[in-house]
Amino acid sequence: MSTAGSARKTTSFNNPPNYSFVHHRLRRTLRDAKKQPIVLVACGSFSPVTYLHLRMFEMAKDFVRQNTDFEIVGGYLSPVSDMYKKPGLLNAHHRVAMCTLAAEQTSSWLMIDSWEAFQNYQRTAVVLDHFDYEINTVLGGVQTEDGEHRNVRVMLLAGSDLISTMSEPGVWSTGDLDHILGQYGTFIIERAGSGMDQATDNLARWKNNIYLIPQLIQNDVSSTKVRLFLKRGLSVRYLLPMAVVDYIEENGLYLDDGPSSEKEKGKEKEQEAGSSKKTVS
Ligand SMILES: Nc1ncnc2c1ncn2[C@@H]1O[C@H](COP(=O)(O)OP(=O)(O)OP(=O)(O)O)[C@@H](O)[C@H]1O
Ligand SMILES: O=C(O)c1ccc[n+]([C@@H]2O[C@H](COP(=O)([O-])O)[C@@H](O)[C@H]2O)c1
Repeated sequence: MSTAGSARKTTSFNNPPNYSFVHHRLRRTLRDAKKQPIVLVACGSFSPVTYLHLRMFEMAKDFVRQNTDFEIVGGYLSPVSDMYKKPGLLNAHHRVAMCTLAAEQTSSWLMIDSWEAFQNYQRTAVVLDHFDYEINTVLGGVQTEDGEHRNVRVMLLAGSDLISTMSEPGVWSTGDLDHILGQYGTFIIERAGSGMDQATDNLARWKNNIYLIPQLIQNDVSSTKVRLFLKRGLSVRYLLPMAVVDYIEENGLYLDDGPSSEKEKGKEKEQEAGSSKKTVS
């Protein structure tokens, strides 16, 4: 894989206090030596984590098995730092706890990495470098059944809304895009209201490293809608894992997520308009 033109890989990392890289579910032996081992990393707010976030990994798993020569050896959710300051972003301590409950109780292969959550904001390119470092440099990658060493390729898993921000001026640096899409690559899950073509039109130069995954069963649950429901005292059961619903109730979360910014108010109004339109039609 060519790295020409890519921003240089970050090789030294500041870890948050008491941090250790979780890898108890990372499969260290490749089942098929002809395949390239990959790890999926989903970056985002996860405020709170929903079944859709978890299903993104299952959709990618099916896609990888049916359409590629990759073999998934692990999957990680990486909740963003509080310093990202997105409206509705609950304290990282709660977001990591909810993601951990969700992964441990509903999946046999997903893990949570709290490296970016518990420190200053880290760009996604640096987060992927951190995974590459922990998995390949510190742990030494994986092995085939015959004991041959293989490096694991880290790949970003994201919804089409996130990828479409990569074409918006001023959001991502060109060097970072080249680093993320040129060196690592990405799986993009179709998201209602955010077209795949629109998401990838300007990313054509990296098209060999971009895998588009249609949602065969459309699910447009969003954390924003969940927060809105909780604020109004509506049930969110069956939208999120039960353990996460219990955690939210026990800790009284999202009852009032503070004064909404104008942007968040706009987003809430859009979501409300969407749901009332659906009710009357
Ligand atoms: N319904 C969805 N379909 C496809 N991808 C999704 C969907 N919801 C979230 N994602 C993806 O999940 C990742 C994490 O997203 P994030 O935590 O921002 O969730 P969100 O539900 O969009 O949150 P919010 O509503 O607070 O903006 C992103 O890559 C995002 O594109
Ligand atoms: O690295 C960047 O330049 C960059 C620019 C925009 C967004 N991101 C990441 O994309 C994720 C967006 O999450 P969200 O909740 O805003 O959809 C979050 O993990 C951010 O760190 C990263």
